[in-house]
Amino acid sequence: MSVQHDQVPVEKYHGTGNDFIVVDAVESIPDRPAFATAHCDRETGVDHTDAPRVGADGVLFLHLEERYSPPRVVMTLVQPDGSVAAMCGNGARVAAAWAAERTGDDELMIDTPAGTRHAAVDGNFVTVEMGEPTFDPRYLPLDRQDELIEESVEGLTVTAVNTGVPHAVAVVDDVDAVDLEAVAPAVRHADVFPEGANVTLASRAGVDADGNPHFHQRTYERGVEGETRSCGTGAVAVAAVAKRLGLVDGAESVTVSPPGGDLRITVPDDGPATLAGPAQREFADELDLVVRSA
Ligand SMILES: N[C@@H](CCC[C@H](N)C(=O)O)C(=O)O
Repeated sequence: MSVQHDQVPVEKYHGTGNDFIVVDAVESIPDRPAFATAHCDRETGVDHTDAPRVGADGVLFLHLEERYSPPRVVMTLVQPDGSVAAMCGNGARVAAAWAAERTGDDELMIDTPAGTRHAAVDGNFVTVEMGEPTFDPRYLPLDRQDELIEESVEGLTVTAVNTGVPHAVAVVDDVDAVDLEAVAPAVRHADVFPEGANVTLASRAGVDADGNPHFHQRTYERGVEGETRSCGTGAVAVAAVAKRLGLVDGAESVTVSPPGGDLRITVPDDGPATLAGPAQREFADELDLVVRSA
């Protein structure tokens, strides 16, 4: 096997600690999975003095189409295991921030495999429409015809919801009292989830400064195969499940706090959920192309 080492320009961004290498899709990277696996590695991956962590949670390949108004960005997230995710809430916020820097526009449309999402940028604060969360077993998908609401899966009581990607959400007393790396893999690979699931923990944390419901969140991500510092689809899943279980009134905004920061979520009765929070650029650099050939 030979490994080719040409350089490709990249940037690194994060949304509340969910960090991504960003590559303009005009760059030709023949082996995207190999590129993502190599540079996302938390020990040997991308390393820079202006970033707090080595590696990344994924590579966002972004194709900007400026001829539209608002401009469109085609977003493809390749994860550290080489898989492509249908949606990424924090990735969509990063994509909007990246495109806003290039175009000067504060409204963007983000095209994802899960659908087109409207984004609004205000400084480094980005709000993205996230589609309507669904509990429908056909769209999660589940390997059965009934919804999965507060049932034990591999010993964890979860509710299954799709917020662009599938999440198994467990509402617990204290997210930090759960050994997530120990309990999540069995749930993530459970037979009831034929395409796997992200595993998200939520615990009530009273109310935020504005008096809105506040939850703590931790998510073990499919594709990363580990816990991330933030997960946007997971934060929306927390709010959607809280609403479904009657823990919050659906009309209100909910603050969800993963380890990496605070996210503001709305899940209206009609219309798309929204996800809002900061998205920040860390640095620009060049990385080896990484093309493996047998
Ligand atoms: N971190 C993302 C979710 C990325 C997709 C997920 N790992 C999957 O494969 O389903 C987010 O912010 O939503």
